[in-house]
Amino acid sequence: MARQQLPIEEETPQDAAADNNSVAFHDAGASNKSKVTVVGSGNWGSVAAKLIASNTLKFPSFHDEVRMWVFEETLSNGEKLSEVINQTNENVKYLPGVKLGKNVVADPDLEHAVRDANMLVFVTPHQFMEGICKRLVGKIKKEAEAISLIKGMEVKMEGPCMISTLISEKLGINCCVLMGANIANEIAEEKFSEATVGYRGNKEIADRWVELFNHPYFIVSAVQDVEGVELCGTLKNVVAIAAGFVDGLEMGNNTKAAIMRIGLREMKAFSKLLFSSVNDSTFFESCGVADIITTCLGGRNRKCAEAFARHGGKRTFDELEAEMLQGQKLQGVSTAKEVYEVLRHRGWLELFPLFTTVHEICSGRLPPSAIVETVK
Ligand SMILES: NC(=O)c1ccc[n+]([C@@H]2O[C@H](COP(=O)([O-])OP(=O)(O)OC[C@H]3O[C@@H](n4cnc5c(N)ncnc54)[C@H](O)[C@@H]3O)[C@@H](O)[C@H]2O)c1
Ligand SMILES: O=P(O)(O)OC[C@H](O)CO
Repeated sequence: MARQQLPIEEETPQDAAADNNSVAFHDAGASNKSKVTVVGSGNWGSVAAKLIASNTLKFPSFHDEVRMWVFEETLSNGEKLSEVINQTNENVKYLPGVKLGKNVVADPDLEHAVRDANMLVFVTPHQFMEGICKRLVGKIKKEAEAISLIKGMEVKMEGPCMISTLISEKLGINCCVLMGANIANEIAEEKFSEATVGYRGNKEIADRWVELFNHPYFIVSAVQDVEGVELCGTLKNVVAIAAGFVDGLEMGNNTKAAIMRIGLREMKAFSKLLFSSVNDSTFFESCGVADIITTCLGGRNRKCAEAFARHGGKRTFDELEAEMLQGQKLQGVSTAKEVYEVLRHRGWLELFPLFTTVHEICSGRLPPSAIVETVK
């Protein structure tokens, strides 16, 4: 089907910057097209915007433009990050060296960024989502659909709350999830990987998300198990911390494999205790076993936990995160604490020695070497 596109090749960076808050959609009959906004612009947020932006140009049912909300910051040279992204088409802080696509428009105004969106992609570190949701109440389209790429959870007085549930409940919209073995920098280089969309109810909506994300180098499949997929993505970060301790202690591959296996078993048991609907088969999707493997081999949680163990627990994770990740955020340490709260509250601590021990090491109550002692 013939379609009109934004004249993006002719556009200069200055034009793009000037157009920032008022990009005209040149598409005729644009009203039936879905507008996509990415809420978040960190390492994975930027790669997600790149993936999506290449597909919105390809498929006529989406608006070409992808708006990306940027938590504004001033760079060391005094420039604003959002302005630099719009001038260079690159997130110079969180994804340097990678062009996002000229149809990605960075927008530092959260309310403005989401106002016209039919499809909202949430991808910030999980600790910021409660505040973001509060700011978005009443600011989004009622019929908007959401997807969360966020690996993490909140713990409330009444119990654990997955981020997709937080989004659904606070904003009154449906929310799917996308998780998987997805180290962002590798996907930015267009190296092959897979991902899993978790949905409940309407398969057509899941198919729409698959269409938005799927690429020859990024194969997305959908399963009807939001909780299972999201808990896989969330809990694997705790296992990654354990794997990093093993690396820091130079205990070798067999020990690391054992930790990964025990971790996966605890992930499954914890998920099923929280939600009896969680499917065993979900753990064999990209969001399950594949994410455990990649995150325990090459993720940021693993890397910082290795450094923590090498320093004998004498440097804090906050210090190591700031020093090693230049603004990117770990999710595993806070998730370990959140999981621990749930386990303690429900009297399940002894059922989950690996999860329990990870938090006790992170909080300085046990030495890193306890990671293998307690799971034997
Ligand atoms: N990076 C990856 O390889 C990867 C892959 C898959 C999933 N994820 C998940 O995606 C989520 C987002 O990760 P990421 O890599 O895009 O982020 P990141 O780790 O790069 O975090 C930095 C982002 O946090 C923002 N930020 C800092 N302070 C903030 C505040 N007060 N309020 C709002 N935002 C603030 C920064 O502006 C920046 O955009 C996480 O849950 C992560 O686990 C990450
Ligand atoms: O770098 P990490 O440890 O946050 O992990 C990144 C992704 O979640 C891997 O799928």
